[in-house]
Amino acid sequence: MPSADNLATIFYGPVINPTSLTSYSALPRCLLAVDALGNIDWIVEEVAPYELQNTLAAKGSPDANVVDLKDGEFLIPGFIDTHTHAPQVPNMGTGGQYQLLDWLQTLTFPMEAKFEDVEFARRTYESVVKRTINAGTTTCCYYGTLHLEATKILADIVHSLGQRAFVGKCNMNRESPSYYVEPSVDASVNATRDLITHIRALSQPTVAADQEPRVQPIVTPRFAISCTDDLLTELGSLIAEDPNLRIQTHISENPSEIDFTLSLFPSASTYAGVYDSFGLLRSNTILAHAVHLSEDEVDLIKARGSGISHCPTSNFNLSSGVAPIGRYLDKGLKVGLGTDVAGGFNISILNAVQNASIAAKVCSFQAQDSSTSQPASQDFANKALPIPTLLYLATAGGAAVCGLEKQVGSFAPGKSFDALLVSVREEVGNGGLWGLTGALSSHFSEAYSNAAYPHNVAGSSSLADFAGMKAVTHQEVPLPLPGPSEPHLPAASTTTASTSHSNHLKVNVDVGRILKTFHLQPAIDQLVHIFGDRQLALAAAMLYLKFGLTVRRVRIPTMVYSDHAKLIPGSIQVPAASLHMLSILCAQDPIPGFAAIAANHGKGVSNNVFLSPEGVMYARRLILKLNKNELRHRDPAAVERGTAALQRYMDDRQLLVDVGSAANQRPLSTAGTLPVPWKLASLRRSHPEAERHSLPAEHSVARPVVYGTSIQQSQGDRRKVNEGQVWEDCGARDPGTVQQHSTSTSANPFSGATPSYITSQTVTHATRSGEVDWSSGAAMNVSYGRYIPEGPQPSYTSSPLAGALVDSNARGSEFAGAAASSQGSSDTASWCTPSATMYDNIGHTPYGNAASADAMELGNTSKRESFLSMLYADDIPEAQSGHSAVTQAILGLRKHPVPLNPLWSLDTV
Ligand SMILES: Nc1nc2[nH]cnc2c(=O)[nH]1
Repeated sequence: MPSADNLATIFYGPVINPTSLTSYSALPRCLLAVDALGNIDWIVEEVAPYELQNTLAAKGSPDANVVDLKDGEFLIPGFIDTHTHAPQVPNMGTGGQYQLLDWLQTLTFPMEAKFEDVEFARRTYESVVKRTINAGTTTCCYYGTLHLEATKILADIVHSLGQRAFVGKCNMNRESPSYYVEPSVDASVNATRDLITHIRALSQPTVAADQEPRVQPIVTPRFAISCTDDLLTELGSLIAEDPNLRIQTHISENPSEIDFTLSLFPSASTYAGVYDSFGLLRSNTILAHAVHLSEDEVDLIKARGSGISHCPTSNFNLSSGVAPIGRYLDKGLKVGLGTDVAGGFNISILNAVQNASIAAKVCSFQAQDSSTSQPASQDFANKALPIPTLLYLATAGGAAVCGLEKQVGSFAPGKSFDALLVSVREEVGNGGLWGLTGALSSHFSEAYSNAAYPHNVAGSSSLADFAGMKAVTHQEVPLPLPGPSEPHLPAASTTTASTSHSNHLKVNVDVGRILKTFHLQPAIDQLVHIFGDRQLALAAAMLYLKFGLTVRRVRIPTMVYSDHAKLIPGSIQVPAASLHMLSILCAQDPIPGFAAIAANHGKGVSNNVFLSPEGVMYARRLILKLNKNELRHRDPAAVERGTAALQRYMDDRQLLVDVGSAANQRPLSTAGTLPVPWKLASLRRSHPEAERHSLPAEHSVARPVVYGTSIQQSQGDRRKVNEGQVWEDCGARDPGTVQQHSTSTSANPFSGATPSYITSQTVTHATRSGEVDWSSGAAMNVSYGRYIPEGPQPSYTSSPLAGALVDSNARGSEFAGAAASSQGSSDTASWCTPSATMYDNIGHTPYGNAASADAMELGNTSKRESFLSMLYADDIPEAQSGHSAVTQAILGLRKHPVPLNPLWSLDTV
């Protein structure tokens, strides 16, 4: 059971888990707990949303950090690359015109020789390991060069970046050019021993008794051709001392290579026999390629328990042949996949998956051509490999080949959580991009409603869907998927916690980085794509530009807590005890919605609070955040800075913030510890005479109102935009509150207010907490508006560009408003968040920001285009005169455009 210092992270959502060569589980609502060491603590395969709380409680994990996977995301075990050459990555994509032996002499040895230069080695290996991690490879078997120092550097880098790996120095003392050959057997063996000592001395995190360190040495006789008998004899003795030491080498890759090998070892009858005669074939030997094995060799390898690394991309590229993997599987050999860069031209195991599929099909064609009849006992030989088998080879099969089957390759309690979080969400651009993962994701499109799943997943049921190569060909963009960004500034880092024993790859989106990386227009486009909402994207950009705050995009919480929540399938009624818990929480709750519940509960106003499933998750997250992450780990200075910035911003603009509760249809103007009542007081002071008012006349407002728009997500995925909402200052009748206008005369352009039962707080919290939008989901349920004081309004300027540059401070008080009201009520508490202030300086109409915000949201093309053209214009003389900090910042960015770089980075947690 996790203790306070041994906190679990719990994932809730779809999980794909390979279970055998022919099957895997697709678990749409899996709850999977990972302990602080990165090991899987427990798994509950199916948990309905309404059972979530109870299950967590039963598991005794109230403090767990629950990661709620978004629709379109799922977990699979990390990929295992059982064979690749780190120093050959710079050659990747070249050499397809050669066969193996010429290729080695012409391209490969010259490149590897360069790694004598340790600085070159460091630079190159850093990039190589990051690229490999970015490709989703959580465990990798690396060949280095013959150089000891360079290979130590490779091991150090792997270690520091947190990848699980075997790292080997090539043993090669003959049949190589004079500039790239080891001088003696002793030199080769001593360097190997030195490397083993070095890697085993790396300070690795404590692991459970039955687990192995994350980075391990591996003895690497390059291939029989490049090792004399003496050298192989010594290596045989070395491994005999240490049964746990892995061995990797090449076998039977190319016909000329096989002939040459047999000529060099005349006493051996087969290639496998050569290795066996030196004691090099054992259960932890990894044999790469194995394209042309005889039946006797297969039997020998089976008897020794060695594993095969199937490298189909390389086998095609160097014209080596097609390995009959189905035959080996039928024989019971252990098989995993290898990229074999740079024989292979792709660093990703997904590419190996594809080519393994094609290779199996080629075998099946060949068998048909030779009309060989199929014995019934053959499950795999001469047949296409099905998806479950391909998944198995990429994960659990690779683990078995590495001797790590107890530790990685699938999800099970006690195993390390080496995992990939895969997204096929619409914003990634192409759900079929991942081929295998696209196929896997199709399982969940059945489990979910169509609405819950992005359209691009539909039909992704086979490897043929491997479209959209564009995004993955850039090797730094392995998971081109937006996800939550961490609360750090300003740029996402690609470093990996070296103390973590596990490799859970995660993708970050960092608004700041996007803005810095791209020219403005593509940056905004990217943000819109990511956030799924133009306004939110722009708000995020503004937040970053003004305050350096990063907004995190996480799942929309649909934080329903009104009676109407019961309309949401799966919502639960929160009992008094839970309310009590929430009220404790709300003592520190920066999210007024919960404060509202708690305070009203305290007043005995309502016991009937319903929470949607997401609301429950959200409450849990909030508890955790407050109890653990926030208070303990957060940089207090950052919080203070952010809070101060927000305060200043709010002071300047007399912002209203959310202080009401739709649940109870009552205003909550004295919300306990919330730092907001003075805002309401300030509104009241400004307009003490306020009562119910008529709607504003053009160019003149008889009485103060808040005018704006709300966007709601109602049940399911329907989205509703309520334009022209008017909230009035309730004045003396209900001091300190703003009230939604009840008029719903559709003919009136300023009415049509539609009630909602959902509220969300978006940038309010992001700004107030200093860094991150923990409140989640501003894409929906956002309301915004502007306070329009009574009296004549600034005259309308026909040039939106000029209007955009008017300093908002010069225009009197300005309020951003947000409203949420309970359904059907004409007398409903409403409240405001500063979302709309993100749009200050961007529009100039009688109704200020609200109008331009409306224009953007509601499709008023000309205004929206004007706004955007302001953002994108190359030359904005007015802006250069310094009216608008935002515009200045934008211009600053424009003056220093940086080249297009990868958007996403992966962190390991
Ligand atoms: N594919 C491949 N086969 C080899 N055999 C010996 N060395 C190599 C190598 O670097 N790549």
